[in-house]
Amino acid sequence: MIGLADPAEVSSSRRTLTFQEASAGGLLAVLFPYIQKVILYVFDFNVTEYVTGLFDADSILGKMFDGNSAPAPGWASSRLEIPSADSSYWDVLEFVHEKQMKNPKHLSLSTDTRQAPSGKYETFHDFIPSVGTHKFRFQGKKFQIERKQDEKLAEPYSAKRLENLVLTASGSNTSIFNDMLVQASGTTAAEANANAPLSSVVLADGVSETILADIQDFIDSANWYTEFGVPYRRGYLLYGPPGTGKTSFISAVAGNFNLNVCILSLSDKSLTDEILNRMMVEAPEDSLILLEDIDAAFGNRDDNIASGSKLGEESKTSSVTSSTAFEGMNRLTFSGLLNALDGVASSEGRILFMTTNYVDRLDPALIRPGRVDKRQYIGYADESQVERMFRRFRRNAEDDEVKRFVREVFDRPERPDISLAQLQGLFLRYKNNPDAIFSGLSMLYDEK
Ligand SMILES: Nc1ncnc2c1ncn2[C@@H]1O[C@H](COP(=O)(O)OP(=O)(O)OP(=O)(O)O)[C@@H](O)[C@H]1O
Repeated sequence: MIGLADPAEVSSSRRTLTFQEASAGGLLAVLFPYIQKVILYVFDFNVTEYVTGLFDADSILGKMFDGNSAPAPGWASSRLEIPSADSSYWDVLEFVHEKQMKNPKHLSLSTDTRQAPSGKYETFHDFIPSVGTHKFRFQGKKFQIERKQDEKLAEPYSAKRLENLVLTASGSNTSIFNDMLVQASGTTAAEANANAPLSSVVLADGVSETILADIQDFIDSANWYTEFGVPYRRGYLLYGPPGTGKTSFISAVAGNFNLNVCILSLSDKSLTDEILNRMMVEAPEDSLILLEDIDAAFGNRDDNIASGSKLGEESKTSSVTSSTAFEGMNRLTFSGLLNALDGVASSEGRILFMTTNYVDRLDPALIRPGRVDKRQYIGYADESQVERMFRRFRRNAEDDEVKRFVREVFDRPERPDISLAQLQGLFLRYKNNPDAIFSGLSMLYDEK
């Protein structure tokens, strides 16, 4: 049964301090800050923080020891400034938010893209600490983080304007910042891409070699670009029907040149100018950028004409005019895309690939030289590709069998086009029963 304690018991459980004990305690309280300072100076060890770190910040004891969480003035402290142009800026903000989760105070919404291990960027909505001062603990130490706006850094079209973070940690050991940055970036950093090898992508004869040679030439020509003052970038457009290997090839190219691949689909309805721009700015060095479905964001020529914008005009003032834009579902604008492609933010040495299934829908301004330097059609399977696919999946096949398969595919009166993705699906379906693949081929046509 729960009841009030007898006052007599309460008072009897208390100990009365003797005068000597009280004055010793008072003396200790007076001397404690100095003792702490000496220990901190000699051993770089912060007694209060050590004790504080033993308790949860929200517990009574944690609050008792914590006092003001900010490193006290006069104490040894270390500062780290992170401008918002730095790639770890958002990681740190998100990390601080996670640390503060128990007691969120001033948060702001951040819509961001993050890279999945596949290289694909996906949109996330996060709460992050808003502009102002925030406190948190890391490895038992007190941190103060000040997120402040910096008008001096303002830059049009740059997501990296306006702000910087000032981190202050008590103690003089700056390696804790390093630990924090490693942990912060670990929460959001993309893993290295496991790209399929180039040999696994079967394109029409010579296509792969031509593009690889072009990229190699670009990589070798950095001095030429500098000498003639030409922006050191190269853009490629791969166009053609779905499932013909455009994305797979680009990923394999990135692997071949040891580049990260950053993939952004323009059919993603939550994509905005700012996110696109930020991705272009924040893409790690040594990245190949892939903008997929480049037609998806902007409707077709008729849409543009209907809305009064002049197609083909080399202007960044035309805005997105597709029906989706009118419905307010898409906040990416044509001018935003062009600015992201060739604005100040675009890093030097950038290799950009764009893909589309509908090349005739593209605004000529988007694919003019400088933005797209090389175009390549990637089509349905031809005889050589079917043969190579067959040999790839049926390694021990006799030549006769290979020839027979190719003829089965092509010698049909009403032969529909077949994509490499469909062929791959066929081999997958008959992986345990390879001899039945010929009958499966008929089914493939029936499905069309
Ligand atoms: N040329 C090819 N060689 C080998 N595999 C291919 C080829 N084309 C497609 N595939 C296979 O089909 C699947 C889809 O291919 P991928 O996404 O590269 O096609 P895509 O041309 O980019 O299609 P979309 O235009 O729809 O984006 C992949 O899993 C890939 O393995």
